[in-house]
Amino acid sequence: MKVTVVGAGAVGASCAEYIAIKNFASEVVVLDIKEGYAEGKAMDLMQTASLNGFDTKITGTTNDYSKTAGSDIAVITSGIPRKPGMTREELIGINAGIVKTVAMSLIKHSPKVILIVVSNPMDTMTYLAHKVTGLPKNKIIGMGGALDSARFKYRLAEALDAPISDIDGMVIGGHSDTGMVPLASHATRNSIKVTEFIGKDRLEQVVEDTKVGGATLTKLLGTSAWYAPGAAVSSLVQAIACDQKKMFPCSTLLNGEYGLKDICIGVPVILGKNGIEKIVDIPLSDEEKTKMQESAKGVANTNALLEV
Ligand SMILES: NC(=O)c1ccc[n+]([C@@H]2O[C@H](COP(=O)([O-])OP(=O)(O)OC[C@H]3O[C@@H](n4cnc5c(N)ncnc54)[C@H](O)[C@@H]3O)[C@@H](O)[C@H]2O)c1
Ligand SMILES: O=C(O)C[C@H](O)C(=O)O
Repeated sequence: MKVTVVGAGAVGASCAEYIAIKNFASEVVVLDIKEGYAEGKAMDLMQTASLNGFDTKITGTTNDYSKTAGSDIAVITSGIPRKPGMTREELIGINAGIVKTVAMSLIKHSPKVILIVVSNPMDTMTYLAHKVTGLPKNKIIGMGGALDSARFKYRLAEALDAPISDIDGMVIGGHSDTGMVPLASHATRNSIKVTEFIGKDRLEQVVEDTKVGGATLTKLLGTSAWYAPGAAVSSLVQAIACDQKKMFPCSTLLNGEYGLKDICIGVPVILGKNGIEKIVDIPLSDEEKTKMQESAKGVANTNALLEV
């Protein structure tokens, strides 16, 4: 199993690190445009192998896509992150050009690759990857919902004063400060609805904190987060590499599902060796349906800014 990670910055390096530590891939190639940067990150990570007990071979390259040839999975993290006060959507001007070039270069050398898009604004970058590569829809996956759901569970555990392993919950919709749809009515602690343990106002606070999870960290860090994003990507890569058939909310091209068409947005999917093997239709309340429609309008407005 060969995995390429484009972008050796904060998120790309974290992806490579978690993929290696989980020890399921034979090879990870990290590529960056900045001279020597990916080579340096790869060498530093390889020097953790004997300490962390993994056999994955990590190599770095400065923009040489021939080194990525034959990749089974490629993760696109190249592009600029936001600064405090910015929205993800404001990154489109620079990141669209980068994602377009990167996606085309990747498929030139790995025509059978499964792409995982991370660069922001992620739902629109996922849509762009479809437009420029023409890959089948099961092979282009946007990562956002897995991260947002992890943040939702963190906030729920905090509110319930419970261990995170007791908590289950999912966030669908667009990966944006206003577009996320945390499914509060479905969230549980050991199969009991969380609404049995916390009141409406506290749950509403959890939902709001979840939606601005990325912005909160960006304010604290001065740039956007990387540990949880890298861990979320590694879980998606593992589900595909190990054919786990696990369900994650991912951004995927919809064709009528959830009443939406010609848009990439977060919905629950089954991930296995073929990438997205199924879009799972879950029952939504009327309120959740309305929020999903509003979220989709936001993503469509950002998509309209693309020049493709
Ligand atoms: N979808 C998500 O959940 C999620 C989570 C976190 C970050 N992000 C996004 O991921 C992106 C990367 O964030 P980061 O914190 O790693 O940024 P970063 O600045 O640390 O790293 C980005 C890297 O991309 C490289 N790069 C730029 N253009 C390139 C090109 N054409 N080819 C190859 N490499 C190129 C840069 O040299 C840099 O090393 C941002 O757009 C950020 O908003 C998304
Ligand atoms: O918040 C950001 O800009 C980065 C990423 O999308 C995140 O949610 O951490």
